[in-house]
Amino acid sequence: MKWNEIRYRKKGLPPGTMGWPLVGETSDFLKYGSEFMKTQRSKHGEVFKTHILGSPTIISMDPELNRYILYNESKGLVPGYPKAMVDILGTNISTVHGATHKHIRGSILSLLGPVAVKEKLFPNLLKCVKSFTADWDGKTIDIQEKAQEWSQQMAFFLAFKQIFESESRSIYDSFKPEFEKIVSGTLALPINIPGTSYHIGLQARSKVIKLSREIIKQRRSSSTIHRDMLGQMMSDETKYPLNDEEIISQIITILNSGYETVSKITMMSLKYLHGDLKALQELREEHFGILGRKEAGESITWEDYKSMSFTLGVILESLRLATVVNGVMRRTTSDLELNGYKFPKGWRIYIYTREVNYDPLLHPEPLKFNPWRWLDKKLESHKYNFLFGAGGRLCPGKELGLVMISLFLHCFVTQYRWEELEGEEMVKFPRIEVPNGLHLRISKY
Ligand code: HEM
Repeated sequence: MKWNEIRYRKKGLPPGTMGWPLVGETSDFLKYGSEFMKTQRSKHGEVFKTHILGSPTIISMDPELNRYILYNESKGLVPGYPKAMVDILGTNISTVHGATHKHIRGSILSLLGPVAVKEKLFPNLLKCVKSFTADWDGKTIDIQEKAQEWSQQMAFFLAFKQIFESESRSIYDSFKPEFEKIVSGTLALPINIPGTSYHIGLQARSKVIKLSREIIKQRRSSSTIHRDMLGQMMSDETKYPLNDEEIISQIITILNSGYETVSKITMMSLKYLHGDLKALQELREEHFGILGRKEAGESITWEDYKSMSFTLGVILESLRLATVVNGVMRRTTSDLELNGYKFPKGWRIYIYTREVNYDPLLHPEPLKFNPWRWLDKKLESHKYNFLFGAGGRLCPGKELGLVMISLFLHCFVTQYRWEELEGEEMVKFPRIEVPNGLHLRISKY
């Protein structure tokens, strides 16, 4: 440990400890999560150094500094996700910057950004959610598993129905088991020994690559022009030529990004609503109010979705209170000086936003589930609201994610009442998880 401290000793660095050689403080970070962060903050302040997930890292809980970093990528503060994440996801939107990033982001936005959701995806998303939630009356479901399955199907639908068109169903079946392995692997220590999450994640990546390569090969041998994302990426006329590995990594990124966040917010919304009858009542009123204005059999529209202000409050509050996203990561491309500290070249910065979620000045009674707080629009646009990131990397899937969860809640609360079965313990860090599942007994409303 001493050797590790000496190795990283440099004048002007933030305070903090570096832990053991190679592994640093990763096990404490993963095991004690937010408690580890709080302890380190109480010892060293809001900006401190550590060694986690394979890299020397500076953790910042200072909202103003975090904002500065998020808005100043061009000043040598590029995304810097851990080695395991980069190895498993490969070269993707989060590993490129500058003009290349702009280009890939433009492509993703055109596929699943707000305009695409409004103009192309909305009716199909509604159809998918309706059929997914159709026959749950009288059943006991594990909502964690169901929400994952549903968001996988949606992610698949978005990534592959457009990307792979007619090949969709069989590809979905082959990809399905790989989703979870990829997500778990990205958060592990990059130690490639059989049995570790990292190793399993790398294997899942190889499988996805193999499957995707076959499809790319099929497309190359046919003269059909596919007007979808894969077609766009494979076209000779593309402004940004990608090799096959990069194309496949783009696909993996889309699947990975939507899957974890959307499924966990959905699960946590139902959990919080179960414990707050007043909020549930108000949510139901909002949705039955919309249905009441419809003719029999008439579907809800984009405008109806946009009018669901309380639903949006429920989603944002669940995202905040459960802290589905703990923070985002950056890497320095040169030696920098920020807040009076040295940030050495090549170090990672963990912009830890979890604590802002519980800041009583921003969110009075921060541990209370209070969706009404979001009815004041100033909170959503607050300069320290980083729920969807900020700056040039603000989540391009924000609207899509919000639509997916809103439509799920619409179908669920207007059809069913539910009872949560007791006793399942929840792990909250580094990702929310109920190891034995969160079981709900469902009946018709
Ligand atoms: C609704 C729940 C969601 C939350 C809370 C969320 C959160 C975030 C956050 C915090 C970032 C910033 C990362 C950074 O600064 O490095 C981000 C970026 C991103 N998100 Fe989301 N996201 C959600 C849904 C989605 C969905 C549904 C998709 C697409 C299927 C998506 C795709 C992406 C992509 C591709 C980026 C990288 C953007 C870039 O680097 O320019 N997200 N998201």
